[in-house]
Amino acid sequence: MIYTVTLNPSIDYIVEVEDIELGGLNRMQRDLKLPGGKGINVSRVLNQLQVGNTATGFLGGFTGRFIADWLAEEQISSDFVMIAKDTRINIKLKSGEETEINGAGPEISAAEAEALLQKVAGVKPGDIVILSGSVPPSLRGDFYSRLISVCRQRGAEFVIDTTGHALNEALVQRPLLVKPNHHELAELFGVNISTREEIITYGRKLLEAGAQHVLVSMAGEGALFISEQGVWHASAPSGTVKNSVGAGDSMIAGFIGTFTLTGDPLEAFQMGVASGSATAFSDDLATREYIERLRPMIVITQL
Ligand SMILES: Nc1ncnc2c1ncn2[C@@H]1O[C@H](COP(=O)(O)OP(=O)(O)O)[C@@H](O)[C@H]1O
Ligand SMILES: O=P(O)(O)OC[C@H]1O[C@](O)(COP(=O)(O)O)[C@@H](O)[C@@H]1O
Repeated sequence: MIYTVTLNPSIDYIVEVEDIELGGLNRMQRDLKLPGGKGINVSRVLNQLQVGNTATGFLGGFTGRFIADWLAEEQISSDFVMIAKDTRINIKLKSGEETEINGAGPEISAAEAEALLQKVAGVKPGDIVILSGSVPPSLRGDFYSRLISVCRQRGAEFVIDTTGHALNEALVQRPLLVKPNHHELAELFGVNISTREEIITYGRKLLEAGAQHVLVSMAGEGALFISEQGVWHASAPSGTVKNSVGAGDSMIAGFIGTFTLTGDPLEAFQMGVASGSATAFSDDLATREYIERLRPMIVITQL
């Protein structure tokens, strides 16, 4: 079974304003409310790919109910800890370019945190737990570490998509996959990265630190896949970007969904890039049909 864990879900409120005027009254041309949070996005794309999975994490209040209802409507299995406070709302402002304003996240009580650890302790050998996104500030800094230790003790694999210290700490526990984008990779090592060679150098460091597979996404420039077997580049197809929110999460879903079915990392890589791009070219997340249409356009080259 695949589980996704979203510690900090969100309603993604996507707002389009032509030529925003800061300090003035602006009117929206279009707006859209979508369930968000990285693990929830992964679950929704896995579901499109007909890969069974259960979404867990924390949900609360009217915003939490919106997300729970949406997942139920899409027939995605979910098993969240219901919390007292409201799940956050993240604003994705489109006015020429995309500006994101993400909430910090609600307070999680010690009992609520404990309840999630208990749920995750139910995983079994062979399960894959995908841990994605930010950690609400009220949770202890080592919360991901604790979840990962529980997964490892139970014989489950894990994937982690987060940044900074939590990602660094996770590497020694041998994640099946990590997927920073090239900006996050540079930030992680406190360097400026401007060439593909530099991305490969720092991507390899993640492998040396313990990751089993490394994907570095580069938006319209495609992605790099780095494993013990070598380094590959995948092109991204060209198209009109409608909403790149969730492109990285879609890539993780495409990769893991295919890898668990076929065990072939390059096929998984191709599917990951197709899923990311299909999301970037859609208002909501990618559909299976769109992913399948883009898949043959992704050219993979060994470097
Ligand atoms: N402008 C784009 N054109 C084509 N594909 C894109 C574009 N933006 C994102 N993608 C696809 O989605 C993947 C992940 O996007 P990226 O923006 O790098 O991740 P994240 O959302 O984590 O920042 C890319 O590797 C690519 O396949
Ligand atoms: O937990 P964080 O880091 O605040 O990110 C949450 C945001 O990331 C998203 O999951 C999108 O992530 P990606 O664009 O990296 O795939 C949004 O749905 C959500 O608003």
